[in-house]
Amino acid sequence: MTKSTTDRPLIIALDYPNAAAAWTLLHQLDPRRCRVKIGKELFTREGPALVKQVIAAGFDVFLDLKFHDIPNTVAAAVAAAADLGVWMVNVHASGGPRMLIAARERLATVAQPPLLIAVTVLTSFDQAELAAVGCAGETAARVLHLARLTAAAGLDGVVCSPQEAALIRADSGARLVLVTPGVRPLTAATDDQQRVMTPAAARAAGADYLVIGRPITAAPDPLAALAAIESELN
Ligand SMILES: O=c1ccn([C@@H]2O[C@H](COP(=O)(O)O)[C@@H](O)[C@H]2O)c(=O)[nH]1
Repeated sequence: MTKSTTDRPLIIALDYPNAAAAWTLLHQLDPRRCRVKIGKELFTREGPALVKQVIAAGFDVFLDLKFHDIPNTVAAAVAAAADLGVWMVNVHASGGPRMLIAARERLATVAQPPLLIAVTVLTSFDQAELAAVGCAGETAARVLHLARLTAAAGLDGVVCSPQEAALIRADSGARLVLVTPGVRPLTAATDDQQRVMTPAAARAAGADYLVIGRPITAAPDPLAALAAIESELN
């Protein structure tokens, strides 16, 4: 387990409807070149068994379940994720300081704690949607506030848009690992993502890890799409 920002910055989002579809891609991936993310759809279909199998196949797994609940519940949930052997797990920063600290403290009691990161503002949000849920002010300011909250609670990093990566880096230096979805090669559709950047721009802005799903998984040739992203980054 490492916080290194230099190797394998790509985290491929396995947003597939079932294990068979995920394995079709996984069998073609090299765990020495990328990491993978299992999120709500695949986990809800296939459960912990698939997570363990993917780890057994050699992949670092980011379990992206974005826990957001009372402190006791979230602390128990991240401990359960650690028991699976995942590399990274996440919570929502808006769960508040007591929830964040409870999660961090619980992971401090396990033998092999995963990286614990917190979602700031979902990359599907634009300014209007943020206002619609009652958050006044600029999106970037809200992201920075939640990143500071996360750092103060002692977590390892945050999920943010690459558009906020430089801002958080300038504020917190190397203190936080920056994990950025909302990454789109120039030719890719933005889908439901609002705050996007290209892979190269995201890395240049200071992102440590780029979470990329549909530009690879929905491409006619996923491996060619992955190779193009890798060459953009090299
Ligand atoms: O703010 C967030 C937090 C998580 N995600 C997740 O990342 C991937 C992105 O997939 P794409 O297909 O590349 O859009 C997806 O699994 C989300 O659940 C996010 O997009 N934004």
